[in-house]
Amino acid sequence: MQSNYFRNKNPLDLDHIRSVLTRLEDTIIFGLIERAQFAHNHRIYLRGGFPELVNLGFTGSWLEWFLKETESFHAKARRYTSPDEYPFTPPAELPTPVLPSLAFPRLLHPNTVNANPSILAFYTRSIVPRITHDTTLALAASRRATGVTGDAEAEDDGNYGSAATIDVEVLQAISKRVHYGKFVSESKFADDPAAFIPHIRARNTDALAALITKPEVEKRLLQRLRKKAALYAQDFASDGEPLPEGKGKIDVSSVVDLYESYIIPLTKEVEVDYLLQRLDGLSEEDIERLMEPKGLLLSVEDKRS
Ligand SMILES: O=C(O)C(=O)C[C@]1(C(=O)O)C=C[C@@H](O)C=C1
Repeated sequence: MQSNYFRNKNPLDLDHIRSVLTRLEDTIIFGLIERAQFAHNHRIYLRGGFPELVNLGFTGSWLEWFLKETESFHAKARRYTSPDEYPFTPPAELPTPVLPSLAFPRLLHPNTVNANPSILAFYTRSIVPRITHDTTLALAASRRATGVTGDAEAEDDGNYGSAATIDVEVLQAISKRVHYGKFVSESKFADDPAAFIPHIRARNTDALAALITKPEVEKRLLQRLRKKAALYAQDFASDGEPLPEGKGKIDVSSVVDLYESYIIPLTKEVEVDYLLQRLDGLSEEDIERLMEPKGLLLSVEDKRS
């Protein structure tokens, strides 16, 4: 559950951080493939969708209930003491860990950036309906062929537990990926603080966004993602031969769109929001020292650790 990320010799090395982002692509694609085999089950995302939960005193959605129960257990195992793990449930509602926290190196500047509400909103409103859409179409088509109409079952197959279990896993992976933006941002800032500081002070979010944006990296990521998604979505015959026909386990363009329209933009938002808080609590003297040529930076960073 807790990552090996911090065991690296230099956890703020940008190539190393990007290798973590690349590995998370696999987790996210496989999670989406798993989720796509079930129907949309819209009911699990509605507040009050299950009177049974209301009877238990829980007023959120079925998915929020799954998040809270799962995260409560994981919190006891100190999952959320790790700097790259963010619960969807408000921390005040989670139990304290049964073990003391591990001693993580302090890599990030203290900050309050948390993108989980946005992740939950786009995942439930835009991603789930889209990746389960094909199932709906396929079932509707087969019904048309057999003369049976209506797509109620395609939209709701009753697999509420299975669907929500996978949703929790996908959400946690997307959350980790998006919040890694903080480490990316810290790495870029530490590399050249003087380039960032004037824009942070001027609250110039456009200039900060321009500094952290790497179009070539994004282009390669989307190319790689398309190839990976196509490969993982491939159906195979019983003898292991790839099946040329069929639409595969997931619609590849929805996976690419998820990254292009949501995951990358939100990661960049986290990067910029983190930078906006990067100088909070520092004295003028600290900031001046950060502006000095790089060799001198270490003394300020040493003071923080
Ligand atoms: O790799 C980086 O430099 C990042 O900032 C991460 C990321 C991404 O989300 O994948 C975001 C912005 C950059 O334009 C490129 C990629």
